[in-house]
Amino acid sequence: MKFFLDTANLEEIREAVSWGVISGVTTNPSLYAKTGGTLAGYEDHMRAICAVCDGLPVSAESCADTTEGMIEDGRRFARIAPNIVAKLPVCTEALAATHALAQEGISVNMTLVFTVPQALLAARAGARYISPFVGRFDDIAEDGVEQLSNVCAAIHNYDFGHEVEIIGASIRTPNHITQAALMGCDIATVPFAALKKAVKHPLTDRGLASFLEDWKKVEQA
Ligand SMILES: O=C[C@H](O)COP(=O)(O)O
Repeated sequence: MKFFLDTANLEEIREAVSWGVISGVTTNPSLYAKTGGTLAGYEDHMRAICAVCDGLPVSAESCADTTEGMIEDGRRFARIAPNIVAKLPVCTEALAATHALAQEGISVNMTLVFTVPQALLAARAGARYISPFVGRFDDIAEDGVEQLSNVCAAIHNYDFGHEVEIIGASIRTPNHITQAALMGCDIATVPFAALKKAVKHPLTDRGLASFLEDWKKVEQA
């Protein structure tokens, strides 16, 4: 399973990329708003992310509500950098936009996917990536991991005539990462804080502390 970083924060992206574990970045309007960025500065910000990511796929989300608007955003985003991916919310307008953009060679990440039919339709329309959300199911007391597993099973059953990868999104915990990997999800997009949590384990900390303590004895001997 590959890791994408789910953030628009350049410092977080620079740090995670330096760890050598990141295969892409996903952003959304909420994540961009958190950076304090402006509408006018959006394209420059995405250009900076693409530069840090040096060819890795970077998702930029359209806020258009018509097919034409989404196609126009997809084309505009594609001019920012060759590694940009147009992120579109699953709906009929976006299916049509995905179909058109895919024919132009522009990759689409279809987002806000919660069901198997939505995922199948996204793949049929030509989406390169499909993003089923996990944590938001958990938020409403449903099992997000089970829903992601259903999408993975259904999508991996078929050949859509183009490459399709499932991005487990709305990933919040190390257990979400574990479950996504065990079910064979292609990618998990993980916020920086959750990625840092995933590196840690109390037994690792305890083991390291005891190794360092014992090393002092070696130095003193
Ligand atoms: O845009 C996709 C994000 O992965 C959503 O994550 P969230 O549910 O934690 O906001």
